[in-house]
Amino acid sequence: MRLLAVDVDGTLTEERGSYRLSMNAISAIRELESRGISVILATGNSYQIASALTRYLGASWPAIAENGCVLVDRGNVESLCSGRPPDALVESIKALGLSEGWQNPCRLHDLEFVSEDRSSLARAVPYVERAMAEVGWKGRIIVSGYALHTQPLGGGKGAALRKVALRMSVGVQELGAVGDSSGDVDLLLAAGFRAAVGDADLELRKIADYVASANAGEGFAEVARYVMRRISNTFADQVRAVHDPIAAVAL
Ligand SMILES: O=C(O)COP(=O)(O)O
Ligand SMILES: [Mg+2]
Repeated sequence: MRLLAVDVDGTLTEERGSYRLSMNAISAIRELESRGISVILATGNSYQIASALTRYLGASWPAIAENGCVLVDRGNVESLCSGRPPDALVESIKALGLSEGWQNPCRLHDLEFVSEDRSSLARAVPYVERAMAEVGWKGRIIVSGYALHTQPLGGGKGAALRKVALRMSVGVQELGAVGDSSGDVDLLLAAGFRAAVGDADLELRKIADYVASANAGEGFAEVARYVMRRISNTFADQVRAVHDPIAAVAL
């Protein structure tokens, strides 16, 4: 594996709903990078947050932000979507009882909406779909464990990851993805190795090759250990094949 795309909230944090990064998740990123596996963030957060986290975590560039509507590579900000949800839709969503996320003023395309009761976010989807139809705007709705997002067509973490992997000449079999919510389904489907943290949404766990037993950031650290074990086993097999081809054939 050469590239691992990692969600942030609920995947690197101490628990779902928390914004504190798990210390073991941070160490795992450093360990993966030291073994030559580039770790890139793929998040619904703004490109400013994704960029700062990439820098201070020692992860690799580019970061995938705004659920795939923006790529940020050091100082270079690239839009993969165009436009923003119209104000009329924003007002309709607020009338449903959701509030605008604090990041919206600095977001380019994908807007976030939050609620005190996070379980109400998924229930709001059909009403937001109806509001989109009423204002005549076509876009996508993404629900993480933290917020409901509306974004123009052309985004998505999975599509962004495919673009990044193509530019880095990374094949699907060299590409992994780790997430926690239904907003990460397309991210995992774009990768050859698909992993979910233990408390991930069911629809993500169902498509994962590996589901951690631990939750959130501890789950990510467990996935990282699994990936590094797999790498070292493969390497040991290759070394054996060179030094002892007969034994290697028996493996
Ligand atoms: O922005 C969100 O809603 C959650 O962020 P995430 O995509 O890193 O989980
Ligand atoms: Mg998440």
